[in-house]
Formats: sequence, C-alpha cells, structure tokens
Amino acid sequence: MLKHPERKYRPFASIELPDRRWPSRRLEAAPRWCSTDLRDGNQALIEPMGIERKRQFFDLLVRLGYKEIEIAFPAASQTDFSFVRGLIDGGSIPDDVWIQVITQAREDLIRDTLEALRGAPRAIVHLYNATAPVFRELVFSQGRQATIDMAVSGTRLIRELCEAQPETEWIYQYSPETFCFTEPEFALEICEAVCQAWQPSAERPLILNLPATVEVATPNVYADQIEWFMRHFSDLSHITISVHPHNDRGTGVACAEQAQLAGAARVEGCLFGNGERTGNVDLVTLALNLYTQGIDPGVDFSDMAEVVRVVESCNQLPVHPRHPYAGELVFTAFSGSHQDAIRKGFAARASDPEGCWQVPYLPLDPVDVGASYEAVIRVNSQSGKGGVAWLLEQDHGLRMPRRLQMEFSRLVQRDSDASGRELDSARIWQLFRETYGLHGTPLMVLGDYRITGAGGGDDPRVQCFEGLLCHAGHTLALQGHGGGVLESVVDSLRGPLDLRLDIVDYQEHSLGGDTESRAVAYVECRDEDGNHRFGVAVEGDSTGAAIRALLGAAARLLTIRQRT
Ligand SMILES: CC(=O)SCCNC(=O)CCNC(=O)[C@H](O)C(C)(C)COP(=O)(O)OP(=O)(O)OC[C@H]1O[C@@H](n2cnc3c(N)ncnc32)[C@H](O)[C@@H]1OP(=O)(O)O
Ligand SMILES: CC(C)C(=O)C(=O)O
Repeated sequence: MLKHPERKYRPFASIELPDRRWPSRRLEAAPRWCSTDLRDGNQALIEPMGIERKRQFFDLLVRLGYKEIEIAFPAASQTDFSFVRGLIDGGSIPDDVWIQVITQAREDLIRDTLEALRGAPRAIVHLYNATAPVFRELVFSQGRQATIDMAVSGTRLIRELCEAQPETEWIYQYSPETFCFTEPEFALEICEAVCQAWQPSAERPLILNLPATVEVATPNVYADQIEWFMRHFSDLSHITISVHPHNDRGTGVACAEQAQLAGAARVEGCLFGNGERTGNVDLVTLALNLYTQGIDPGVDFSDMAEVVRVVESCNQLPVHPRHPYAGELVFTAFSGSHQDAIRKGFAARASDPEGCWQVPYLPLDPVDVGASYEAVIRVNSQSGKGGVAWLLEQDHGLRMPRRLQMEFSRLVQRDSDASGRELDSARIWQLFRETYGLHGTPLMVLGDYRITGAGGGDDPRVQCFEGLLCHAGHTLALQGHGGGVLESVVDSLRGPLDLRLDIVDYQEHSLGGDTESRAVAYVECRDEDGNHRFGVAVEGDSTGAAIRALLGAAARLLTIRQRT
C-alpha cells in the first residue's frame, strides 16, 4: 500500500445541508421491499441461475412475503426472457406480487423487454443509465444533455409501449445509475426530465430509484443526498423514492437505514447481501434489524435454515457462519463471560416468559427464526463454568452447585486446552461421569446399609449408620453416628479408613419431572489437609443419593492422600 494514498485517492465530496432532518428521525415502519436477487444478484454469480433455480428462488421470495421482485434482464439472455414468459404464461405470479424487469436505454432492448412482459397482469419496467461524470466521460463519451436525452427517449418509448399493452397494470421505474457520485443538481435535473416524460399519476405511478451503485462515502452522506433530492424535487406526487445500496465500504445496511430516515420509502436489495462485488444491501439483516426494534418487517424469516439452504443452493455461494441473524454461529457463545450472562438471562426469562426479550448478548430470540437453544452455548478452552453448567442442565437436568461448577469446569477447560478442540455435550457428560464415578465401578462401593435412630438416647436427631463398603479389594464394616445421616457416615469413615472429613456443602434435587423421580445429590467435603472435592450420585431415593455422593467425595479425597 502507498505511504501517501492522498496522491492517488480523493475524499468524497459531502453535501451542503446544514438543516438536515434525518438524524433526529426514527424508523417506525417497514419500507416497500424489492428483491433484486434474480437480476442484480444473479448477474454477479459465477454461474448465473438457470430457469429451474430462478423458479426455486422466486417461489422462496413469494413465500417469504416479497411483493416486488426484480426477476430478470429479459433482453439480455434467452434464459431471462424465457423465465419471464414462463411465469406469465404459467399464471404463476400471485395477485399481490409485482414482477420487475430491467433494461438499458436502448431501443432494441426496450422493445424486447416489453415483448417479454406481454400479457403480464402487472409489472414494473425499470430503465437505467449512468449519470456520474466519470461514466459520462469514460463510458458513454457524452455530455449532460445527451445523458438526459438517453433517459428521456427511453422513458418515452416505454410509455408508448406500455400504453399499447393496456391489459397490464404498469409502474415505471427510473434509476440514475451511479446516483451517489453524480452531481446532486444533475441527478435532480435528469429525474425531473424523466418525470416530465412519464407524467406520473395514480394510474401510472413512478419509482425514482437512487442507487449507491458503488458505495463511495459514509452512510450519512448518502442520507444527505436522499434528503437533499427529495427536498428539491418539484412534485413528488405519485412518485416513490427508492434506494438501492451496494456494500463496497461494508456499510450498505447503514446506508439503507439512513436513507429511509431521509425519506426513502422503498429499498432494493438481495438476501444475505449477494450481488456485484461486495454485494447489494442485505434484505435479511434489514428486515430483522426492524424486527428486533419491535417493528413488523412484513417478511417472514421464521425458518431461516430453510432460507439459507435454498439461497445457498440457488446462488451456489455459502452464507457466512457469522452472517447477521442467519449464520451458523450467530447465536453461539463460546466464551465464559458471555455464556454466564446468557445463562442468567435465560434463567430470568424462565420466570417471565412473555416479557420483553432481554437476554444478554442475544439481540434476537433464536426461536423466532427457527433456531433452537441447543447451539447457543458451545464449550471450548475459552469457556467457563456457566457454559458447562448450562449444557449439563439442558441435556441432563443437573443443577450443579456453584462450587461444583467451578471444580468441574477446570477439568473441562484442561481437557479442551489439551486437545485444542471444542468439547461437545456428549464428551462433557462422559468427563462428568468419569470424574464423579457415575459409570463403571466407583472407587467405593456401598453394599447393604441401614440407618437407625440412636436407640432411646436423649437426642432423637442422632442417627446411626451401619454398612458394608468395598474399597481397594477389601470389604469394610462401617459404623458411625452423628447429628444426621451424613454426619453418621462421615463418622463411620474415621475408623477403618482413618479419613477425617468435614461436609462443606450438600444439595439435592429431583431429576426431571417425567419419571419415577430420581434424586441427584451433590456433597462437597474437605479433608484434614484442606483439600476439597465434590461427590455426585443419582439414586432412586434421596438418602441413598446423599450417602453415595458423600462416599464419592471421600474416595476422591482418599486418592489425593494416596498420591502424596
Ligand atoms: C449497475 C447495474 O447492475 S446495471 C445492470 C447491468 N447488468 C448487465 O449488464 C447484465 C446483462 N447485460 C448483458 O447481457 C449485456 O450487457 C447487454 C445484452 C445488455 C448488452 O450487451 P452488448 O450490446 O454486448 O453491450 P455491452 O455488454 O458491451 O455493454 C456496453 C454497452 O452498453 C452501453 N450501455 C451501458 N449501459 C447502458 C444504458 N443504461 N443504456 C444504454 N446503453 C448502455 C455502453 O455504453 C456500451 O455501449 P458501446 O458498446 O456502444 O460502447
Ligand atoms: C441499475 C441500478 C439500480 C443498479 O443495479 C445499480 O446502480 O447498482
């Protein structure tokens, strides 16, 4: 790159509009959407769609609720011409849908275009010519007047041909291509001339589509251009101001939104931002940006996975995993603090499921676009206790005490760090069961046992525990007493195992609501050296679960002692 880019590149000229009004406005309703996937999107594909793929895409757009769909450049190819004819002849255009087709301002192309539309119930004919100085000079070698003449003569011919096909309801659309780097006064002059030639009325509406053909400036400049244009246009009756942003600077969505604040009532774009170079503005993001502000976008992305599937198959281009609202990873948190906040958000929502959506880090409820909560939290070496706890709770119903979460997540972190990979829920569950002896043979196996009262002593709370314990190949007879079941078991471990433990924490809950109600118990113990370990057990009765969880913790502490 150059040390002095200023010698090669010039900053874009801004517009003089000190009393601009758009910055203090808010978006309060959806615009008229026009999908241009089958034209601007299609012309940018490595392999343009054939008739079958176009039809699949058209049907998808109709299902999603798009009412204006630019379906072709019919004079450009036989495929496009036939596709238009196929829809018209097959009666496949729903009554509330307007098909739109584009043409250059060349007589032969215009005639072919209108021929393609013969018999259509309703149609938008879209004419364009580039208006910016660099195009006038380099591409067309023509002055301002010749550029205006081209637009006006094209408009007149279209008007004449439309009048000759009265069975069709017409809308005319004119685009001063390259509007965003055309002198504002000239863009205004050419659009006024087109308007004069078309003579818009209630029966013959006009769309003036002001494209950011190549995005060259910050979105505020585009918004200024739109506001300036609308404030200076002589009469906007029967005229819709439309925008068509591209995304060369990565701000196509911002351009479309700010242009609407400036007064544009219609937006053209493509699903997932397909289109020339860096693409057209993304209609999915625009719609869901409105939705997450509580505004009905008028299009339905309830089954986003299916939309992605069809679009990927038609365009033969992938949708990026981080694409807003749609990518495979956009509802997924790997990092610990994000997972913790999301888990707390879901817990709060459980007590107010109908309330306003307020889950940290998730601007949209994944369920609204057909995603499940499964992918929300995934675990790797960046994850913390919250994520691990979430997965074990979602998939196995465990509500682990906080300190157990901390203990176990350190093991998960170590495992993931060692492999450098994500740990899926099955691997985490396997690690949990291995760590806490929930499968295979535990280190301490409790045989028959019984618990009795103290037998007529003064304190009725005192419990006696007697049982048989298999440990390291030996069967030990345990006997102890204490102020509760767990204390009596702790007491029983002193003699045969010389193990002196304190119980730091004990929690239990039932597992799931569906079954013969199993109980899960979590017991945290501390040994004389200050080591802490949890034991976990799942049993048919809560007392059995508590005792086995305690023995699990004891076995793990014994292992530490044997190692040192
Ligand atoms: C910004 C946009 O996306 S606009 C839409 C662009 N889409 C497409 O181009 C896809 C379909 N296009 C095509 O299939 C072809 O370009 C066709 C059939 C339209 C024309 O093909 P050709 O006649 O071979 O012309 P070519 O493709 O070289 O286009 C350049 C010519 O069109 C002229 N031209 C470009 N835009 C326009 C316009 N809006 N109105 C009139 N003429 C135009 C150029 O000045 C140039 O003319 P020249 O050959 O006399 O110098
Ligand atoms: C023809 C116009 C609308 C266009 O596609 C563009 O300017 O990008």
